[in-house]
Amino acid sequence: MMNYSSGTPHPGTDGEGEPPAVRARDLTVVRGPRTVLRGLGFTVPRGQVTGLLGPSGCGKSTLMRAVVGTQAKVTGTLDVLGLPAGHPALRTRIGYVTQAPSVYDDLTVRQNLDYFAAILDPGRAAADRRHENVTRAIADVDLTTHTDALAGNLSGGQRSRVSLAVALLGTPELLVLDEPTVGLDPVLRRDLWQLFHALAAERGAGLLISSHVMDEAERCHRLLLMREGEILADGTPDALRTGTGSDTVEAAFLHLVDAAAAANRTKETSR
Ligand SMILES: Nc1ncnc2c1ncn2[C@@H]1O[C@H](COP(=O)(O)OP(=O)(O)OP(=O)(O)O)[C@@H](O)[C@H]1O
Repeated sequence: MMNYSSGTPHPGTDGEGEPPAVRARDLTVVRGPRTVLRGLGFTVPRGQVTGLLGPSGCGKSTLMRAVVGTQAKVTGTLDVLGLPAGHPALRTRIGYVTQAPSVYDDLTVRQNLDYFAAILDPGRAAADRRHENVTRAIADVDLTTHTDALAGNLSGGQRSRVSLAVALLGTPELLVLDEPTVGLDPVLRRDLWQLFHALAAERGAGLLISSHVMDEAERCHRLLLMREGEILADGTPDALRTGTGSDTVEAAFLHLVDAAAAANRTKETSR
């Protein structure tokens, strides 16, 4: 994607310090015969948890793939930490966890982490730093008691947490997590949300977390509500509830869906 040329100012800063974690303008993605994302504009701030919510198939994973630079046929402007999405310098600054945990079953938890740490931060001189980072990442996801367990012998939720630990290795400035709490029990879900908030508050990371479970929306600082490749609303849970006169984010979402459908009907009948 061509976002800017050398000679233009550093993108996305507005001239007042650090650029946001993500800034999208007119972001469009085509997959096969379908336009899956249609002209989206949004910002993901640093130091906050932004929830990406919407029904299955609305385009959440596609949006995340575009942000981390693995999606083809992306047009518009998409800046990540002030650089065009997919820029090689972003590789060590973004942590990305897909819905399918990517871990080696025949390695232990620590060996998995050691392997990815060696790719991120190679060389003998970095061995102590790698060891520290691996130990911290394992503790972050509460797997210290399973450090020497084979990944193949872990439960589904534990394997997802190994993937999350890999994403935390480089102390990323932006974490992109695709449905990280699916299949986890309520205690683990609560603990992971506490970790997400700590990463935002203490390390200043921006987190973009997708979910189709509306009660998780209440745990986010900001929400992007999506439907059929478009963003229906962008704001704090409070603002969304107040703006739609709803008691919950779920009711706000349904209100916005009905309003969008009514607006479409009006457009069609006036043609
Ligand atoms: N390779 C592909 N070719 C064509 N269309 C695709 C392809 N992959 C996904 N799509 C379509 O793109 C749309 C968005 O898919 P995406 O996976 O981004 O949705 P999602 O909101 O993440 O869904 P879920 O919550 O179920 O994971 C869907 O309608 C899907 O059918």
